[in-house]
Amino acid sequence: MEKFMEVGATVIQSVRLDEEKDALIILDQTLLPNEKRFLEIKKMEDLWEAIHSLRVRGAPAIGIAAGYGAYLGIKDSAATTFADLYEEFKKVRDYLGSSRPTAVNLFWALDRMEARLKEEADQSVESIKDALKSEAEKIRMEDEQVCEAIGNYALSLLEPGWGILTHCNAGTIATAKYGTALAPIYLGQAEGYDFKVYADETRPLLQGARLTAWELKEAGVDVTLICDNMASIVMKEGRIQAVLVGCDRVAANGDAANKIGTSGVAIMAKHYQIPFYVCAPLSTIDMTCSAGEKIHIELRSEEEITSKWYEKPMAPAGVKAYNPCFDVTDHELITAIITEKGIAYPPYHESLSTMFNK
Ligand SMILES: CSC[C@@H](O)[C@@H](O)C(=O)COP(=O)(O)O
Repeated sequence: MEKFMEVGATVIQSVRLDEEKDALIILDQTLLPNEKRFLEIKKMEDLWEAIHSLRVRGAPAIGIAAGYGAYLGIKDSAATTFADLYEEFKKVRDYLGSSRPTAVNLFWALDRMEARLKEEADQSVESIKDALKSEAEKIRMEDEQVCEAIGNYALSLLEPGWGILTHCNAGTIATAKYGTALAPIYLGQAEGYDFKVYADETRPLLQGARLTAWELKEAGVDVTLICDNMASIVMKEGRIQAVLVGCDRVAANGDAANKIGTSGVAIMAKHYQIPFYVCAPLSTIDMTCSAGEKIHIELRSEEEITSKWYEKPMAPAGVKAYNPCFDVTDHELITAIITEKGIAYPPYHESLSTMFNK
C-alpha cells in the first residue's frame, strides 16, 4: 500500500460507504478528466442509473457498488422477520442485477451478499443488516489485496523499461485500489521499472483517453495516448513488449470478455509475437460459463457512437450504428491469465480450476 502512495498515484476511492451520511459515495467517472465530482447515492434507482450510465464502472468497482447497494437497499426495511427481509433483499438483488449484463462481478457480489444474509437467518433483523454492511465492506477491502497480488504476479512477467499497451481502464478507479491491469504499472513504478505505457483511447466511451491516461498521468507514469487504430503501428515499431488488459468475465475455457476492441488487440499481439496478458481477479472468473460464446454481450445506444462526447454529431442524422460494448478474446490468443492466486497458463480449464483450490 505504501508503495502506491510513494509514487504519488491518485489515491482515490471511486466507491465507498459514508456511514454518517448513510450514502454510497461514487466518483462520477463520466465527468473525468475534466471534473472530479462525487455523487451521494441513497436510492436504488440512482445506483442502478450510476451503474448503467458508467458513472461507476469497471468490473470490480461495479461489484463493490452492488455489495454496498444490497445493504443500503434493505437498511431501512421495516421487516421484523428474516423471511420478510429476504423478500425485500431479493427485489433489490434482481433490480441491481438488471443494471448491466456482462461484468460477472455484479452478480458475484450480489450472490455473496445473499449467501451472507442466509447465513445469518437465525439472527435478529438488525444484526442481519449489520452483517450485510460488514460483508460489503469486506468485498471492498479484499479487492485492494486482490489487486495488489495481481500486480505483483504481473510484475514478475515484465522487464524494466518495457513498453506496455493497455485497452480501456482497468486501473485504480475501476477497483478498490491499484486496478488489475494497471496494478503492475504502479507497483513497478515504485521499483523504478520506468514503463512506457500506451493507452488505447477505447472508443466509443473513451475510457482509455478519459480515465487511463488521466490516472496514470496523475501518478506520474509515462503514458502516451493513441487512437485504437494505432495499436498495430506501435507494435510494429517495436514500442510494445507486453499487452495488459482487464476483463469483465472469463469463461472456464479461458475466453475473456473485455471492453470492445480487446480481441482485435490480442489478434495483433499474436501477429507481432507480443505476450498478451489478461488480469483477472477470481471474482471475474465464471467457471459456470463454459466458453466465450455464452457470455452476454451488452449492446448500448447508437448515440454513444454517433454523437456522445462531441459538440456536434459525428455521423449523419439517422444513420444506423451497431454498438456492442464488449468482445470476447479467444483463449488461444491469451498468453496467461493473471489472478490473485497465481498465473494461469493454457490449458485454462485446468489451470483456472487450480486457482480456486489454492
Ligand atoms: C478492472 S476493470 C476490467 C474491466 O471491467 C474493464 O477492462 C472494462 O472493460 C470496463 O468496461 P466498462 O464498460 O467501462 O465498465
